[in-house]
Amino acid sequence: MLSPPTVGDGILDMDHTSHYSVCRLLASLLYGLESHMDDSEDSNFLQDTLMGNTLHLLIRVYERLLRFGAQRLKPIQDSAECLAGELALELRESYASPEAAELYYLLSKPHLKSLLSVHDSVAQKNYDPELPPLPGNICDEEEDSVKIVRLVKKQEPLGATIRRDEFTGAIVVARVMRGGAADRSGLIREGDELREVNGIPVEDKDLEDIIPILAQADGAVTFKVIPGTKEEPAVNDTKTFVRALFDYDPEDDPAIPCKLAGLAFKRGDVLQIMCQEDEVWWQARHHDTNSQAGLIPSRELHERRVSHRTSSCRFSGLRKSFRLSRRNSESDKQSRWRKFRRHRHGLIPTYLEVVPYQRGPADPHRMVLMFGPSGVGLSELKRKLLLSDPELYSVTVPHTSREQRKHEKEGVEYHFVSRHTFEKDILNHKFIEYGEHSGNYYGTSLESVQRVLAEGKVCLLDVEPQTVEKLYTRELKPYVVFLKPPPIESLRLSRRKTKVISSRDERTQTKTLTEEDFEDMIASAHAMESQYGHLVEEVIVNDDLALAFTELKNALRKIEKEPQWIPVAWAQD
Ligand SMILES: Nc1ncnc2c1ncn2[C@@H]1O[C@H](COP(=O)(O)OP(=O)(O)OP(=O)(O)O)[C@@H](O)[C@H]1O
Repeated sequence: MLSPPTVGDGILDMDHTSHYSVCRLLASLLYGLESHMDDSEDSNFLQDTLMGNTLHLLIRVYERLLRFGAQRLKPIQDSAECLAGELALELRESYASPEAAELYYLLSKPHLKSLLSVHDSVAQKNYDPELPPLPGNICDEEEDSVKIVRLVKKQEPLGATIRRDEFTGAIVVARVMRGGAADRSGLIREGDELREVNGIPVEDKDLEDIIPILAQADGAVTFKVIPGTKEEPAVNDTKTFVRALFDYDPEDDPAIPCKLAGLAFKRGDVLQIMCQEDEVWWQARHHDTNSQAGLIPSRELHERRVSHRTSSCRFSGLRKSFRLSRRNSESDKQSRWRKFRRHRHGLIPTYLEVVPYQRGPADPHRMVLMFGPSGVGLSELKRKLLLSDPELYSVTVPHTSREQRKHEKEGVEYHFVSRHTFEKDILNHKFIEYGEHSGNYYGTSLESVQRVLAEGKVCLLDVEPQTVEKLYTRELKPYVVFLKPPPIESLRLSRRKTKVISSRDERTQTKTLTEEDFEDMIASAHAMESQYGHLVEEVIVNDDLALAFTELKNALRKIEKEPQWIPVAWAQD
């Protein structure tokens, strides 16, 4: 049973009838909800929330604001800054008392001066920037369709690109950047012919000479333009977000219409696409900024560029072991070579449309897919994660067709199946990955991943990079981590005491890593990153093991707590 509500000590003021009514409403709400609560903890929480000081103070503040709004207060005078200045002058001349000296000191403070200046602007309702008077000679008689545009820009680009019309030779506005000064003014349009900037004629100038004039003009800038005839396209304020799947720097792009208008980005950055009217140059900005849009190559342009580049580069130094069996096999190596090369000719990574996603408490965890060159430390990091939180992390149990050994239990080390069953399962596409070693099959089934997810755990799986594409599904929503070796000097240093298992002729031995292993690892990482880097959300360099582990753990903690950008296709029902 709830005790009769007592509203926040001393907060309830019976003079304010509206506050009193709100309190009564909250009290009756509290009583009404009582029958639905079994737990005294819940009812205490509700009582504290609805009857506590915080909510009631907020209601009081809100009411005060409403009252002031209704009173329509008027400023007593609108030149407080000037008055304070005059007073300060008088005080400076006669320091009559310590109080006068203190007042002088207060009035001289820049914060107070700025406050009074803002007060005066509000009092005078003087919000618009002041434009200088129009120059008298600005309109020639024959140019009756001339448009004089004056806008104020503050240390920012104009937000428009220009080009020379190939037929008339005129300088015309090629595009207006979304959110820029020109766009916000609404006065400069695509197709307008530019005649003068701040009284400087531009018709006979080269484009390269006009661009700095536009960039440097600051404050109130006057443009003389002949309005274009192009129809104004309907403004389509897009809210499309994409993840960039390649690096771009306008400084290195000789084809961009204006380097200053370009937007640099790195693979993995999330961009908001602001305009796709131009088939070649889109407008976009980084999703977490409010800046004006910049030019980026359209999907089509980037695809065209990449497909024109020679595709003669070859991969080298592919991993030596199959993850499950950690065995050396020359034929495995050869077939992986072929697979890698086949996969190179897939789709060209450009932009991936993404949406924000926050896992609900009842949803399965995103699976964590890791890849990297053989020997880089995937098993080690997986082992550390499992040890750090066995309640949260888990791994799959692989299948094998080999004989069960005495100490092994079905479903613990492996699922033991006959060779015939394994082959049937291969035909039924049961395996995410499988391989053969010493006459036995080893494989990871999709079902084993689903089992881990159904237990409410994060499934950790390290795979061949080409398998990532197969698992890039709405159901699994993989978070892809690429584990990378450090530069070769650090690799030599950090792995000088490392021993790896090497199994030849069915004998398990340990060996130290050789110079060839290091070179292999680095070359392989390079090839993997250039081909599969676009699928990766987190790159971790495994130099110091403890640091790499902390980095990985923090990244995984973040995906549990913070919203993530996931492909739009994963979010659709
Ligand atoms: N940062 C590191 N510094 C030193 N040794 C490391 C580091 N990371 C991993 N190792 C060691 O390197 C060896 C290989 O690591 P691990 O077995 O985890 O590689 P892997 O990526 O799983 O390779 P494979 O797929 O070939 O088994 C292990 O002995 C491991 O302890």
